[in-house]
Amino acid sequence: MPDETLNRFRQSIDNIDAALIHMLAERFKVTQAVGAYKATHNLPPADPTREDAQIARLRALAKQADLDPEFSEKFLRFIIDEVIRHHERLRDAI
Ligand SMILES: O=C(O)C(=O)C[C@]1(C(=O)O)C=C[C@@H](O)C=C1
Repeated sequence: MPDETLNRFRQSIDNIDAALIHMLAERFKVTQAVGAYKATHNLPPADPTREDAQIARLRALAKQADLDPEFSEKFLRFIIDEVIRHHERLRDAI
């Protein structure tokens, strides 16, 4: 038997998941350009000072939005670690 309420929730979840994928795709497009820039200008793949600032900012935003700051930090850490791997690959390809 179709559950209309559950279906409506799930449609909304599907829209949000699609938005997340599109936002991540845009973010990785920009970070690929950053990685190419860093590789050609001899800049290190990782910038821990910048990361600390990003994490502090995101934790504050998460608190305001009633989202778990620990989860937010882990999520950003996961993305940044992948970006750094991409940067290293670009650097090593030169
Ligand atoms: O801002 C940079 O320098 C980047 O390379 C981007 C980025 C990020 O994904 O936000 C990734 C690696 C750095 O350690 C810091 C930030």
